[in-house]
Amino acid sequence: MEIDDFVHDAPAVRVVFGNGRIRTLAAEVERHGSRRVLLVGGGHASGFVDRAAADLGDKVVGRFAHVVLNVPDEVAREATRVAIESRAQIIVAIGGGSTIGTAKAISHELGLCIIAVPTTYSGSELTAVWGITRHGHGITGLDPLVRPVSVIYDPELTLDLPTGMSVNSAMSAMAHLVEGLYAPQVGPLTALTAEEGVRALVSSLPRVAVEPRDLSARAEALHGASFGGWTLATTGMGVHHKICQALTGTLGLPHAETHSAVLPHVTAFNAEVVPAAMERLLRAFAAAGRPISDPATGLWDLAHEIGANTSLRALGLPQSELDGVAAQVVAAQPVNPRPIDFASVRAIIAQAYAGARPCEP
Ligand SMILES: NC(=O)c1ccc[n+]([C@@H]2O[C@H](COP(=O)([O-])OP(=O)(O)OC[C@H]3O[C@@H](n4cnc5c(N)ncnc54)[C@H](O)[C@@H]3O)[C@@H](O)[C@H]2O)c1
Ligand SMILES: O=C(O)CCC(=O)CC(=O)O
Repeated sequence: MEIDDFVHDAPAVRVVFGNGRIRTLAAEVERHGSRRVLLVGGGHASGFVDRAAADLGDKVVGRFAHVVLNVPDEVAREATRVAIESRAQIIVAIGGGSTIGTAKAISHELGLCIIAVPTTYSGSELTAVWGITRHGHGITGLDPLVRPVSVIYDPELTLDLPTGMSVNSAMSAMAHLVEGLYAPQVGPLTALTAEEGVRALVSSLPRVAVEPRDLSARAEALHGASFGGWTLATTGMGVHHKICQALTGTLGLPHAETHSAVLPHVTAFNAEVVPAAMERLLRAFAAAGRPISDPATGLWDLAHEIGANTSLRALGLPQSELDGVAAQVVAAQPVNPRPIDFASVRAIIAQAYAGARPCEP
């Protein structure tokens, strides 16, 4: 077997996984020797944050609950002010990608470590990417300091994630796995973990869709999503992520639902130039007991079956925006295995807009 040259750049993150593991949070804080904790999380996570506060006792010096999607600049500044005034030494973030993003914004300003307890499948908890929104524009950057030092994955915390949010969020994790499989940075270890992540999601999502409180299905979905985060953190993003960022950042479309609609069509576009990645997708689907003959249609069929979004039109995208989004994506020059131009990107977005099943090659 030929082994290609590769560089594997794997950052050190401690991962604690298991039902009820949120109860080890105090020990996790202790490991990092911190005495002053800022808790970040609100909304659906308020109950989890209350319990964490009780477990951490007088170590908690502040709470920030005003979490807003895409972390507006003013929210980031408000959260940073709370961290400064409370003289926090470490942040514990409990919630989805928006909550973890808020913690990252503070960390980027003040250099505080984060312990993350994710309650969705976004994958942000394993990356060094931070992002805020200023004057309606997304600003992102890489900062190794914002990558959480510990991540606690507790499947019990996902039991009440509504079915629609669950399946769409999981399709965004699927997008990290698919784009990672053909990213220039992919090496043998990441390819293996990405394939396993796809298998776990394909195996678990139909069960989560039917019975959202099936704890075993939830654990397998969170396991797959964690590998999605790991893949995103160790590889890179191609034209799929760039299209989604343009649609969500500039036009305000919802994050997870947008990923779900776009992914099958980008996969169809890239398939012919990345046969090894497509082979891994076929193998992952088969290993999950769902053999397919074409990854793009396989992904669309999965999204359709589990009730994830398959159309940008359904999200309210005006057809008149397609040209502008395509131009924005091409101008951003994403690293993608198949060369892109305005016509090809516009065609992908138009297919995702219509939401039809991709044609089998
Ligand atoms: N920096 C990165 O590496 C990275 C990676 C992926 C996503 N993101 C960012 O994360 C954001 C999206 O994250 P998301 O998809 O997790 O959405 P989110 O954090 O905005 O959560 C979506 C909704 O689900 C609710 N929710 C979350 N967990 C729940 C639970 N267990 N039970 C009930 N309700 C729950 C939240 O209150 C919210 O209303 C985007 O801004 C995206 O850009 C960043
Ligand atoms: O680079 C970014 O914009 C942040 C990474 C991210 O949000 C991944 C995603 O789009 O799911």
